[in-house]
Amino acid sequence: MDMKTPKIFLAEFDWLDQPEAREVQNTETRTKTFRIMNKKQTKVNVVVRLRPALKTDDKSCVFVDGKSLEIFNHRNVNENIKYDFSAVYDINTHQQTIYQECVKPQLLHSLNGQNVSIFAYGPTGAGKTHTMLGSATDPGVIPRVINGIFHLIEEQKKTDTMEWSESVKFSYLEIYNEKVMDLLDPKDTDLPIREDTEKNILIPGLGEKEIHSFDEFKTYFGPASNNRTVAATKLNERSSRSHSILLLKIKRTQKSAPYKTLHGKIYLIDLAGSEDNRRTGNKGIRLKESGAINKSLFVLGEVVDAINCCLPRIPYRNSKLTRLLQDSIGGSCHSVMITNVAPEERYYYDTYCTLNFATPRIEILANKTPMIPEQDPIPAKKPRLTAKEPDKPPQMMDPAPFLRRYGEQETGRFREEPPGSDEKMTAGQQNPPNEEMMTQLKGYLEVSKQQLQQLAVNTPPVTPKRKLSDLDNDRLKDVTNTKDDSAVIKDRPRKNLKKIKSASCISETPLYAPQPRLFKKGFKSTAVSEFLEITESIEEKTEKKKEESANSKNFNPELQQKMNTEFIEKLNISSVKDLQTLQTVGAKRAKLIYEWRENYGLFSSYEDLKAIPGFTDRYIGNLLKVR
Ligand SMILES: Nc1ncnc2c1ncn2[C@@H]1O[C@H](COP(=O)(O)OP(=O)(O)OP(=O)(O)O)[C@@H](O)[C@H]1O
Repeated sequence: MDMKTPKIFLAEFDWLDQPEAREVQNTETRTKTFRIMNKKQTKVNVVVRLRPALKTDDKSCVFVDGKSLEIFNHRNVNENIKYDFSAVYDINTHQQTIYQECVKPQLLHSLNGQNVSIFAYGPTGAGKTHTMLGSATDPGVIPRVINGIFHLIEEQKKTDTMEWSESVKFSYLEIYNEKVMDLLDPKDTDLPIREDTEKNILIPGLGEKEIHSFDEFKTYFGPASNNRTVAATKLNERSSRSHSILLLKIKRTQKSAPYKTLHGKIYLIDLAGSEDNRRTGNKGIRLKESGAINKSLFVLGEVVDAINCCLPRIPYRNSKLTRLLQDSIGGSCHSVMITNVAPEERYYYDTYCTLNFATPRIEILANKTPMIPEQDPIPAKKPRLTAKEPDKPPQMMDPAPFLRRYGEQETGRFREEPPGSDEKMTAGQQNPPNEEMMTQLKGYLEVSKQQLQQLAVNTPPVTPKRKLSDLDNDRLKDVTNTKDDSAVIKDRPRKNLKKIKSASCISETPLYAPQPRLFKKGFKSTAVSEFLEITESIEEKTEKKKEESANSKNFNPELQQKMNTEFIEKLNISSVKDLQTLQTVGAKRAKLIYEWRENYGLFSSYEDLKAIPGFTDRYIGNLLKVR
């Protein structure tokens, strides 16, 4: 029997006597919080926390740079994948910082009758429990929130003109194998989830305890934690196999007329670890558990994605976890997802999948210091395609988006089918093309690619490609070239944001799916144009490359780069009329360039032009030649 009991530390707490625990919310924070509250629709705030390596000699494959995080691209060793988040917390981040910056600003909402959810997501062993629960000497979110709520209530009393009476109750439950189990009052029953007429989610029969202090909380929480379902996997000795959910209900009633009552809820969730069963060695019951875990996490990803993309339909009902959270995530609720990742090279694959899950804001950059692992971090997997693939050359460019989009399924981002497959499919979930078609295409593309590679030896260096799937941002971004040619992102408010946002709401993909580029109505995706492109004859491509190769003998990279930059700047500032003065650019193309720029931000390099439908390599080559 490999079931284990988590170590309960709350009885040993002494940090409450420290000044940081007594700190109360200052006026500045309160003003900020109230400002946030005024927003009608709130998105899920996704942040990342990188835990320190567990052994000092473990090599890291993750670099933190401000609000971004970089890992190498396993498809091309010369590239890094850069992920943008609203905040990234590196290995030195203290628990207090996570609480102060991510959690504490949300607490006031619950006192004002709004619902809040804070959840830790990540693969097994990446630090979710550390973040949510922590240790006796380094307490995490849960103890800090309980303590913080009582401080906040006291603080409110000092400033409120109206007198209030408060009650704080908590429940503790877990979702294990899609069953809702009470941890405070354990019974062997799967509790039902219901919705009342005011759309509040209820769990009839769920135990709850009223608490008046942190000490009182400890007396109930300690024994309840012992009931949590944990088991050992190969990856983490003490791995949580269930989603553990702590629910705090805060009720405030005015003591005099008009006797207003406010009900606020805070969900604090330590999600079960997302797992790759090929690496965990899970079998039998563990495999079944893992299936349930991954499925509910998949749905959570869909829900977060639907909220952040303002989709009209949010698939809350597709899992117990999201159904339970229905009144506390999305709408006017305030949610923070703390994505935990591990830095070690051996966790590269988990880190890669987790980051892809957590954000659609991805960039591909040329790396200055390659972060190449000693061994292939991607676990061996059974090829889905029947065709015999030729060995990939070590520095092969990324496959065409058309293939990449469906090929992702092999690397695990589509490992689990979403429940409720009868649901309307979103952009990233279309059925893959049939295998025969894929086989032919892939073989064809490989042959073309190899031929092109041989001819492309002398071609000029390619400016790193930028992915433009970050349109769900409140602010869009400018991409400008720096001296070293790496892309730098600057925030820039956009005047036509509303229009763009609605476009992104329609076409953005769920978090768990590969992200196709977004296009305004009427645009064809680049995937389609690149698909059409590869159907050009090999001879045609060969001729073109020969031509380029010959040109490159007289090639001056610096001059070329300068000219390209100037040309791109011209494209970025010109009106439709001015664009038409460029050779080969007619009214239609000028409009396409202008509209694309307005919708997706400035061009950072001529590579970006490829995203415009109809702008093939050949056309862009001509455009640059005749400029
Ligand atoms: N920020 C951190 N600083 C120091 N140690 C950490 C940090 N994050 C995690 N750890 C340590 O890493 C190990 C794994 O962390 P933890 O148990 O929290 O992972 P987990 O994601 O909850 O895993 P599981 O999904 O299996 O429950 C623990 O020994 C924990 O103490």
